[in-house]
Amino acid sequence: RLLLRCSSALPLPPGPFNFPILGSLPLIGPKHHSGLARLSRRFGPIMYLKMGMRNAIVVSSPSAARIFLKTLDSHFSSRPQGIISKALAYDGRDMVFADYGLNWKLLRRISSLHLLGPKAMAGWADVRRDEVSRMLLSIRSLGESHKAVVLPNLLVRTMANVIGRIALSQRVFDEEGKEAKDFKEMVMELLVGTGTSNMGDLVPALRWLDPLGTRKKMWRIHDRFDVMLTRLLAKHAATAWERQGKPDFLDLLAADGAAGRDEEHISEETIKAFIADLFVAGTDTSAIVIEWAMAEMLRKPSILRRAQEEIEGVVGRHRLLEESDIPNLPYLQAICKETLRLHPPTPLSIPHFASEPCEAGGYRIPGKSWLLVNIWAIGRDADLWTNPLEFDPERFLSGEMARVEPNGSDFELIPFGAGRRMCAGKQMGMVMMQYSLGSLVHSFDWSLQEGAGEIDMEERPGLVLPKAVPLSALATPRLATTAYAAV
Ligand code: HEM
Repeated sequence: RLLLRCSSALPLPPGPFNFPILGSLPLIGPKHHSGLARLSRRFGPIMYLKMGMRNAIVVSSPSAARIFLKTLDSHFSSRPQGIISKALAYDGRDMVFADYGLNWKLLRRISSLHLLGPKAMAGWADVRRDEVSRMLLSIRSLGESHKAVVLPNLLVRTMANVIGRIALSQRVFDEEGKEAKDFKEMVMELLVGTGTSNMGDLVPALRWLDPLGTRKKMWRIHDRFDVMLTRLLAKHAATAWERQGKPDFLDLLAADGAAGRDEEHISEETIKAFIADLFVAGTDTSAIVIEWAMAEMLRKPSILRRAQEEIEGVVGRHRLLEESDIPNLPYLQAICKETLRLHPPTPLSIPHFASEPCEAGGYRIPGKSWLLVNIWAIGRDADLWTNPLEFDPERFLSGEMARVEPNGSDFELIPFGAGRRMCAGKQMGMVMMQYSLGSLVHSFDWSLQEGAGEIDMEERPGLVLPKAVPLSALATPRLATTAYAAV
């Protein structure tokens, strides 16, 4: 209570010059995560600036992140409303972009119970095994015909099929992959054009003028998504009899919603919004981080070899990796943490919002402020990390940082955020990352195509941060043939 009392005598946090209308945007540049990291080195870990005409607090150190995501967590638990919550999330009826309130609490509770919590996750292990095995078979047949594997496309297909099967008992994409590629492009367009870069959200006067066509584009994507979701839901309803006695998540969500109190009623739009959330929040994030890990290892083959040796020591060459092997693979776990440190898929997290003013860290925080947590900057801070730009999994095996876990309590590494809005799919993201990456590394030798040159490590900025150039590589099977056939 004391903390929330806000004295107007307190100063605003330090920050750069704000131009009329555009605020600090011209100083930040097009890559918001790195532009803001540069400014915070000058102005400090709690920074105030205007993104367009919006108040923004940018947080760039573990102790500052702790203040906002732990001490003041309940105060900053909403989301700013903008085109993405309108177009994608059916006007904030989903979980990711919803204001903090009853609908959000209900979705969070039900999804933890039936879909994303540890017990629910254990129940879907066979689905993950089947989809990862199918991915490995696709890669093996590409390898046999000496064709390069475009990793992000395959990974997105795998993630989307896992989510499709556990949420609505449907494989969303077939092995041909054409639809998966279109879907990936749709999700990418959505995530790259939003976040902190949509001018209509930052400068309200531009919303109707829509100078970059973002608004129109978002609604076009909404329509395409809606067609896909309507088709999936219709098929789900038509096959209800097949699931008698073995309900999937959507059956349980509908049942819980129907049994809820009046104010907890789950509408069809909420269902669509939440299924869209799962596909958008759950497919690209996991795929991006695995692609970055593979890119880093292809640049440093000694790390790839050491990971292969570790897995081979536990699994051998006569069977595929299982999720249950992961606790015995500390080097693989360290590679995953190191990738999340250097390449967090959502570099500025997802913006939080506080409508009321408050006091934080000795500063006055104005009302209606966006909160941006620069996860990317914290992961690359030279005061925290030795040789921060070097990909070195070893740092998580011995030394001071070996204790750090990405679970929301060690603020040096918060790729999933922290506090009550922390990633609802953290466990699934972690498991899919460790299991898929471990399987790729164990099952194949990887090399670049002849004449490919250096791997381009450029980032493509947006709400998520994928590789600008999709990673394409040659895979040579390294396990006994029967291991793949045992799918
Ligand atoms: C490596 C993979 C992933 C990473 C790094 C990641 C990261 C994040 C981050 C940073 C947030 C925002 C936290 C905040 O606002 O403080 C978030 C939110 C969310 N994520 Fe993830 N995520 C991943 C995978 C997944 C998966 C697999 C799912 C589900 C299938 C998922 C579902 C969600 C949802 C529903 C939210 C919104 C939570 C809320 O607003 O209450 N994520 N994620």
